[in-house]
This record gives sequence, C-alpha cells and structure tokens, in this order.
Amino acid sequence: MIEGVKQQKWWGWGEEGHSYGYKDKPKFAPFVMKKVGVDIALPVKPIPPFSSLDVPPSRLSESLRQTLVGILGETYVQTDDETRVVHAFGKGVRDLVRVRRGELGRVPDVVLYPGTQREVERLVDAVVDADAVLIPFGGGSNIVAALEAEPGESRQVVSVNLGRLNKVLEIDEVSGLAHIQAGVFGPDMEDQLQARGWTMGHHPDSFVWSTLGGWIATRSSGMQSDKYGDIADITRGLTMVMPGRVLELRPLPSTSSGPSVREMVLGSEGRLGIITSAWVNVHRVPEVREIQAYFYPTYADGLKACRQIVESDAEVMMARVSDALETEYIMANGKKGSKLSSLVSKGIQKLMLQKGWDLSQIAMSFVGFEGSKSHVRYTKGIVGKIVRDNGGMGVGKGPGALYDQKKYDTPYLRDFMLDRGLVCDVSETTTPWAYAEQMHTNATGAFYKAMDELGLRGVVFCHLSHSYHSGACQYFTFAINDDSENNLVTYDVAKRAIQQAFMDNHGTVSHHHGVGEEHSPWMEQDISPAGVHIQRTLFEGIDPGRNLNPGKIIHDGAPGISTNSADHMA
Ligand SMILES: Cc1cc2nc3c(=O)[nH]c(=O)nc-3n(C[C@H](O)[C@H](O)[C@H](O)COP(=O)(O)OP(=O)(O)OC[C@H]3O[C@@H](n4cnc5c(N)ncnc54)[C@H](O)[C@@H]3O)c2cc1C
Repeated sequence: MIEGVKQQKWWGWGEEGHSYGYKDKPKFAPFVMKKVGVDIALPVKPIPPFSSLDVPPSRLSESLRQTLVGILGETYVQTDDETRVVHAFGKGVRDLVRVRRGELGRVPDVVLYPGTQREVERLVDAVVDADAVLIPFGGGSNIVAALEAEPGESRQVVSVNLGRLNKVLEIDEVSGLAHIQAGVFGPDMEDQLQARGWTMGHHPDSFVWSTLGGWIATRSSGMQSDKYGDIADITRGLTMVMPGRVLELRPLPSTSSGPSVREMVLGSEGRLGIITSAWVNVHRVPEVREIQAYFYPTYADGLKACRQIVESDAEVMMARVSDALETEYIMANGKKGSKLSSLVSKGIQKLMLQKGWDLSQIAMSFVGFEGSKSHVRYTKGIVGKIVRDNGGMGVGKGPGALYDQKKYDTPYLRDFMLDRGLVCDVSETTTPWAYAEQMHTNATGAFYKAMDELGLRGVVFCHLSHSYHSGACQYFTFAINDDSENNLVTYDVAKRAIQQAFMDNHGTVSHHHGVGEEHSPWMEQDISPAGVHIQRTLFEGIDPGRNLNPGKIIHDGAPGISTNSADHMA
C-alpha cells in the first residue's frame, strides 16, 4: 500500500474490519427468511486467506520496469500480488464471486502511482511505446467490469492508480468553480471544499470509495442530483492525458464549439486517456439541510407525486420513493427502537387502515430540502401539498436524519449476503415519465419469470432515485438464493432478464453505472448501430493500437457476457 492512498480490501467492499451487522435489527433475519428462505444466523464459510490465491506472476519486462522506475521512482511502481489483485477488479457481483474463488483472470502486471500531471504524461507515452495496455484506476468501485484486462491479453497490463492526485487546487469563488485533481476520493474532496465553505454536492452511494476521475469516466450520478445535477452537468472543464497529447478543456458555462469533446470524455472509461483534473461546479454549503419522510398508499402514487414535484416550483435536493417490497426492506433494516424500524407504529398503521390503505402496498419516500430557511419552508409547503394530493402522509424528519447518517453503510450488506449464499446486485435505468410505471412492472416481472424458469427463490425491489424534467431513474436491487458453483450463470440470467426489460420498455442500458464489459452487449439496442459506429470510430481513431483500456463500452473483441439465453440455460 502507498502512504496516503486508500485501498479497498481484496475480497469485498471498503476496508478490513468494517462489515454489516444485523444483530440489533430484529426484523432483518425474519425478512430475509420470508423473502428468499435463507437463515442468516447460520455459520458462514470464512474468506480464504490471500495467501491461498494462485496469483499469476507479473509479466512486466525489465526494460519497461526500468523506464517506469525512471519516471516515478521505485516506491510508485508496485508489483506485489495483493496490490495487483486489488487493481484487477471492480466491485461487481461477478468480481466478488470470482476473486473469492481465486478465479483471477488477467491480473495487471504492475500498478503505478503518479504524483504529478507530468509523470502521467511520461508514463502514458512509455506504456504505449512499449505496446502495453493501460488501465486507469480510481477507487475500483465500478460494477460493470470496467477495469479488467481482456481475457487472454498477451501484452503487459499496466494499472494506473490516480490516488496521489488528490488535491483541490483552486476555487474560483466568483464563478462557483473548483479545479480538483482526479484521484481524490469523495470524503477527502468534500473535506477540502467544505473547509472553505463550498460543496460539490455529488454523493453516489459509493462516495466513500470512489474518485472524481472515476465519476467522470463512468458518468456517475449522486443521490442529490435533483439539485446539483449529474457529474456530466457538474463537470465544466478538464485535463486528460492522451498518448503524445494533453487535452485541455477550460471551464465554460456553455459553448457551441461543435460536437462536445467534454461529453466525449464523460463516460469514456479510460478508452481515450487519463483524466488528471477537472473544473467542477461548486456551491456554498447550504444554511439548512433536511430530509423528510412520507408514505403513499402505493408506489404508483409515489411515482406520480415525484413527477409533480419536478413540475412544480419546489426545487428539492432529492426525491426518492421505494416500492412496497423495498419499503418493507428499509423498515426491516432499522435498528431496534430506531425511527426507521418503528416508522409504521401502531398509531400510523391505524391511520393508514382508516384511510383504506392496503399495508402490503405502502411506499416510503424521502425528500431532501436544502437552502435558506425561507426556501426550505416554502419548498416543504409545496411538497406537502403534492403528497396530500396523492393520498400520502408525512412522518417527519427523524427517519430521514437516520437515512442520511447510514446511507454509505449499505454496500457492506452485499458482502454479508454473499457470505450467506445470496447473490445480490443492482440494475438501474431511466425512462420518460410516461413509461415509468410500466418499467417497474415489467422489469420486476422479468426477474421473477427468470427465477421461475431457474426454479430458484429470489426477490427484487426498486426505488425511484433521480428525477428529470422528462423522466426518472429507477434503481432495482435483486437477491437470489443460490449458493451453488453455478451462481454466476444464475446471476447472468437474472441480470440479462432485467437489462433486456430495460431495452424493451423505453429505458436505457444504465443511468449511472456506465457500460464496461457488463453492459456492452446492449449498446446497439441502446444507441442504435450507427451510434456504436460513432463510438467505435472515436476509440479506434484515438487509440489504433488498442492500448487504452480496450474492450470496454464497445464490445470489440473481448468475450463479454452474452445476451443469448441459450448460452446460459444450456
Ligand atoms: C455499492 C456500490 C454503490 C454504488 N453507487 C453508485 C451511485 O450511487 N452512483 C453512481 O454513479 N455509481 C455508483 N456505483 C458505481 C461506481 O461507484 C461508479 O461507477 C464510480 O463512478 C466509479 O468510480 P471509481 O473512482 O471507483 O472508478 P473505478 O471503478 O476505479 O473506474 C471506473 C472506470 O473509470 C476509469 N477511470 C477511473 N479513473 C479514471 C481517470 N482518472 N481517467 C480516466 N479513466 C478513469 C477506469 O479505467 C474504469 O474504466 C456504486 C458501486 C457500488 C459497488
């Protein structure tokens, strides 16, 4: 490990010593048993020690090693096994299952830690001159196989960790812009900004373990995007090192200078070069921040209310609503005696029943308000009326405060479930509002149909997470009870069923997780064959030697996952 650069554990999310706990959540084990038939109290198999993995030796040539050491110094050219394995994967289910099994694929031969822009320029040229493969690495949190070298890659593979480029360089207080190095992790960046009274407002669930450069390279979106925008809106300018060139895009509020090069870099997943810094919109830390909880009789009522919030003058920071199953999950996941577990207290239940609600259909919503006291008061008034117009009721800010504190703990739950034979993952999409309800019905239906065909128990739930003028993102979480050696085949079937439902119901392949290899099979359906032609031409033009993270986004050679059901059902 390099001093000052955070590194996740090799087998799961976050750092060693942090894990999910359920013992103080009395409703959680019964919930899991009821939904998928798994007893989470049973003993689990321990994670094998790292030393049990058969890590392929580094293939770094002595001549390339010497060149790289000449640029960076010995300390920042790492070839030890654990560092290489950590940089071989993201944190998708497929990654987690495979690394635990010791199926390591094509592990990078070396991991580099540049500390300056000039070092990045020199190493990019050296790696491309040596005809090696270069893969930028941020926090390693992506879940779309965006970091893995192509299977069978015979050239040397070089991973470039940007973690030493972690400073807020400059704040332009007049324009509300900050110039920030790309390798900074979310909390470190916000600490630096907030120390001067500013915030970027970008908070993905993976905030603690992801970086500015990774967000830009995957077109990330944070939970406060209704106010602050997606990273594509927030990023106004950037610097990207390409072989033999440096792209400099000055920060501009808008421009008509031809097809947007800024937009070409957004979502490029390392295929065009290494982003070293960006100019981003920043805002004054708001005077008031508050998250209120509401209930609706059904998810459809909640969806309609969220649309009306967007149409209104409210300007909220966040508006999310969970379907009935996710509502049940949230309440089961609350600590004993906490505001979440007792949300539907006897009194509230009585009120809901008096209103004629079916308690198995209720949908919980969190709406975030930020700004001056008067803005928050005004906005809460508008939202309260919309909630009531849609048959809903407010339950105060206590549960929202708890949600705010605990929002980054959920990723640990996935490792906990995997330990217990449950394969859990997420898929997310956007549709125009006109198709939002249909998407929810058909994507969940496609998942259960797949479970029936496989003869397995599984559960899927969903929330609306980000809203726009014309539509919204819905975020589906699924869990499958499959502890067999075949669980990745099962996973493929379920994942494919949901992704195909996205394409069949006016959705996109992904709203904010990017493409990687995982989603590349759907790209022609998503942006049409001509759209893929444009992207392919861009990547081939910039990188004719396929040195820059090849195989991602456009499926040009690597055997990614298949969308042909026969491959999986065989
Ligand atoms: C539990 C969990 C929750 C998540 N929640 C969210 C969420 O709420 N919102 C969201 O948007 N995403 C979410 N993600 C996905 C993931 O965190 C994002 O894709 C994130 O943007 C990746 O950032 P990273 O720094 O970890 O990048 P990495 O995973 O390290 O890299 C991702 C891709 O970007 C490239 N890359 C990284 N840095 C650079 C750079 N400086 N220059 C060029 N290319 C680069 C890599 O080569 C790779 O192709 C979640 C993931 C997990 C596991």
